[in-house]
Amino acid sequence: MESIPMSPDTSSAPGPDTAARVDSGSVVSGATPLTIITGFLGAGKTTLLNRLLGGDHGLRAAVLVNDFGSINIDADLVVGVADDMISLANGCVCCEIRDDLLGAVERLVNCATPPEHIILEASGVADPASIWATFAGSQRPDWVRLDGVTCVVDTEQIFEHLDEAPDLLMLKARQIGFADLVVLNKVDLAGPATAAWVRQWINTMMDRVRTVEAVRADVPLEILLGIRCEGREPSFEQPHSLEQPQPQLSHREQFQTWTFRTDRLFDPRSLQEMIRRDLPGEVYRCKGFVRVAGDTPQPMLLQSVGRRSELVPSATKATATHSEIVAIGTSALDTQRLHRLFEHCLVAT
Ligand SMILES: Nc1nc2c(ncn2[C@@H]2O[C@H](COP(=O)(O)OP(=O)(O)OP(=O)(O)O)[C@@H](O)[C@H]2O)c(=O)[nH]1
Repeated sequence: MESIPMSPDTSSAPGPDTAARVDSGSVVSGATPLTIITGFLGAGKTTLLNRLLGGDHGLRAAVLVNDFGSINIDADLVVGVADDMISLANGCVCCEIRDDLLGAVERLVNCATPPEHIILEASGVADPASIWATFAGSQRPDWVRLDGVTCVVDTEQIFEHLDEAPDLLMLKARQIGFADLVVLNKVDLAGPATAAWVRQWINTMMDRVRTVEAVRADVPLEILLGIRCEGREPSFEQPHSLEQPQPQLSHREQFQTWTFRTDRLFDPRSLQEMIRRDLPGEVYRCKGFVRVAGDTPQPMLLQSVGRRSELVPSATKATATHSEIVAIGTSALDTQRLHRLFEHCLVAT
């Protein structure tokens, strides 16, 4: 595994002549534009997707949502496209369920009223180059053309978890390196100085990556859609160090998901306190719908990224008979400990 500099030391910056061009194939007229949203777990991809879908662009967009876990929580978080959304769960679209991805796109482009644009929210562990290779290597590459790849970065937590999993930085760098646009998200949490540092780190590592800072993925739609509609050659520029395909490790071997289900009610305070204080560093992300004790009959949406968590009334789920939380982390998750930690946050019956 090649190392990636963690400081913006410009002496290691690749020059323009080291940038490799990876051709995505020629533009085929009539092909449906595809926008890929990539970025690590919890960076803000669904937040960006919802902004895109709620935007005033007039496009009839279909959405493909891929969650790594066995339950596609994201599909419940996407607003307003019930009939035009396909949920791809239980595997990562870049390696494990590539055929499902192709099948889903085939159904979309061949349906009675095909979408004008397809947006794919990749799983947080996906390598976008491998996703695009699926289309480029398929029998029917003319179904879709790549409109753009946007990578959402959690600016505050980009360097988290590197002690437990140093390879994560390579994955994040590959996601950034393949993107046409990098959204440096969560600047409200990171602060301007960290944002400037991360931007400089990216510029040091990669040439000509466009970055934009954002809070809650609030970026102008014009810079997200139609990136390749201007007759520009579709090509990707990546630093030499990222040019090689990922080692053929399935994400199942690198990352693990674990699900907690219960009919009992959570104590909301204990749950958030446990995540802040006790959740092991091997857990990158938790999300799910939970039923809590108290006056809130509606299910609550739990989201945690590292030690930060949000617990808010669900905007999309009116009822739930039980709580369901998915955790994603390293392949060394201590699931018994996790079970004990979450169980400890339930109210006594
Ligand atoms: N404070 C703050 N929170 C944010 C921002 N953007 C997103 N969030 C929160 O971060 C959490 C994760 O956001 P998502 O949009 O679900 O992230 P994601 O990349 O889709 O997550 P995965 O699909 O699990 O990889 C949620 O609780 C969001 O409300 C931001 O700019 N600032």
